[in-house]
Amino acid sequence: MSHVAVLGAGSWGTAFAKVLGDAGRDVTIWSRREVVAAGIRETGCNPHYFPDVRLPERVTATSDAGKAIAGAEIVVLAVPSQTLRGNLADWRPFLDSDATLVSLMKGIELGTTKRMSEVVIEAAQVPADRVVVVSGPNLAPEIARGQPAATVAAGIDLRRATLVQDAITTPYMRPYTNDDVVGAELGGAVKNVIALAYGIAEAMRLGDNIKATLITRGLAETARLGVALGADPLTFAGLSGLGDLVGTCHSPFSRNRTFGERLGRGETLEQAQAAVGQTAEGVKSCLAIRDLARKNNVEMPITEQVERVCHEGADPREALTILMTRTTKAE
Ligand SMILES: NC(=O)C1=CN([C@@H]2O[C@H](COP(=O)(O)OP(=O)(O)OC[C@H]3O[C@@H](n4cnc5c(N)ncnc54)[C@H](OP(=O)(O)O)[C@@H]3O)[C@@H](O)[C@H]2O)C=CC1
Ligand SMILES: O=C(CO)COP(=O)(O)O
Repeated sequence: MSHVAVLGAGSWGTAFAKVLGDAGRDVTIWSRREVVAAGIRETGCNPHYFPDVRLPERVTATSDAGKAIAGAEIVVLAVPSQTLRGNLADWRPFLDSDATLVSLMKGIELGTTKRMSEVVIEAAQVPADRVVVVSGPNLAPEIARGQPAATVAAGIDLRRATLVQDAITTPYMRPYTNDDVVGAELGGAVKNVIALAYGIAEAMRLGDNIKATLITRGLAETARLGVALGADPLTFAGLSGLGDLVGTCHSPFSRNRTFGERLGRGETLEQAQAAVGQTAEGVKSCLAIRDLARKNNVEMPITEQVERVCHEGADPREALTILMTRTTKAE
């Protein structure tokens, strides 16, 4: 069996490599920092993200992308959404003509408003059937510690989606296949924006009713956009929709929720960014999702207000008033 390359040695890339290793795959993680790659090789742990989690012996690391990718049957992409296009430009010369490309990112590209699989198809110059999206309620710190989880491997080529499903099936990870790539990606990207709103509400102690409302109406606006873009509405009731939205909003591990809590406590965007450190995709994606919604004449009131709080300096209390005093309507 040929090996798997995981490009990106952050929180999810590392946990995902562990799942692959536990499922019996030989894995090479690529890190942009040699110190991280060397740390993984020498200690068997990722010292910068999960110093207390031992990776399977089948997992190694390098800072040489060509070495990681060479001969890989599956190439997993685990970098921030906004750097992916540039990263792929560097990696394209190494990509095998038949490798399955797995996207772990949960974001929408700024400027182009493209989903991550669209960015992969364009930047890696591969046909759409080679891309599989993995998305679900998958908080990396839990998965790295072997706590049970389920996810979705979505691809238009069922053979490749099943290949990925098999490669990540372990006693603690149960993956399902799905052919709705658009739905899976939108569920993953928009839930980060709703988690920011949830975190703000949490910090402002607005109560459980409004948090439940943010989840429910957040899912409604996610599905509205998804259906406008061709997704199956039922996907939003699944793991990559409701599942991920609930998991992220409830989890203290969520970087997006934590970021929202900081904004809700009155921190500036820069202060929250410095404190959270890791990728909180919703902060940038809220801009791209708002633009995508406007382009498609889809109303996304929560996303609009999250964007105002994050990027226009709006007071969260004023954003709440705007949401609560919108014209009443049927559910
Ligand atoms: N963490 C989670 O629980 C989950 C995350 N995801 C998604 O996975 C994606 C990756 O997230 P995650 O691993 O958590 O993020 P992290 O912030 O933990 O890690 C990001 C990784 O990308 C690297 N990186 C940062 N900038 C660049 C760049 N310009 N070029 C190349 N590599 C870069 C980082 O390197 P360095 O360490 O050197 O900064 C690090 O290895 C996101 O889209 C996220 O939404 C999806 C499901 C679960
Ligand atoms: O996508 C995730 C869980 O499914 C991780 O969420 P955060 O990026 O908010 O930590």
